[in-house]
Amino acid sequence: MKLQLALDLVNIPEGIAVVKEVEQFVDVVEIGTPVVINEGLRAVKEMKEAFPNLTVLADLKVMDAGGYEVMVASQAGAGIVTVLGATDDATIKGAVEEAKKHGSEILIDMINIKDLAKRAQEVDALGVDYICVHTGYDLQAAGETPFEQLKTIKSVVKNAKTAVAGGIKLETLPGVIEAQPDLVIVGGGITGADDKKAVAAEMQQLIQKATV
Ligand SMILES: O=C([C@H](O)CO)[C@H](O)[C@H](O)COP(=O)(O)O
Repeated sequence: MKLQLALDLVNIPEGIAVVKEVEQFVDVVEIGTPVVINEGLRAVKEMKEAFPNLTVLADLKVMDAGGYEVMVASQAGAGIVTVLGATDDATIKGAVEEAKKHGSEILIDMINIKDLAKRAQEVDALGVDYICVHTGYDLQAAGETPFEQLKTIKSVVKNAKTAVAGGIKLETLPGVIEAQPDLVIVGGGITGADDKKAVAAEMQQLIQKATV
């Protein structure tokens, strides 16, 4: 099980400063969608240059032109690129094919998918690397969580690794870990903490305990 730090509400220097604090406790650094909107793929490139040993995920939430968008993100240094599960299979297939050429991986974000079990099985058959349940900011604000959805995909996904995102905090992490996802994605639960290093360290420790 790996820990991904999601950077959403920062610029590039702020993001690099946060990662410097917690780098020994995280496996993947996500350049969040808002950062890509503000800074472009330069953010992916600069993060990878600053931390060559960390995997950088570009949260592009690709909806079309899968091959092209995965190509440019991979060239910028992304080891993982996100594609929306809500898009058509052709886009996902193009993304998977292009990622293979670059040695990068595709994470399918299942945000706002209504028939989660059915779509998870469909995208699992397309050779994607990760299937991720995700409660976005707007539904988090309405009190929703991704925890039940994680159990759903764990019961149907046979090939891909599973991931979970959406408002995970230190207090809720043990419950998430119980469901044994392959990747736990945490944004505000670390970036919003007064002592980011201590929280990331404790999260990594909980994950290590559950992984061994
Ligand atoms: O993907 C995300 C969101 O849609 C903004 O781009 C976040 O990175 C993801 O939700 C993790 O962040 P937290 O919910 O703050 O843990």
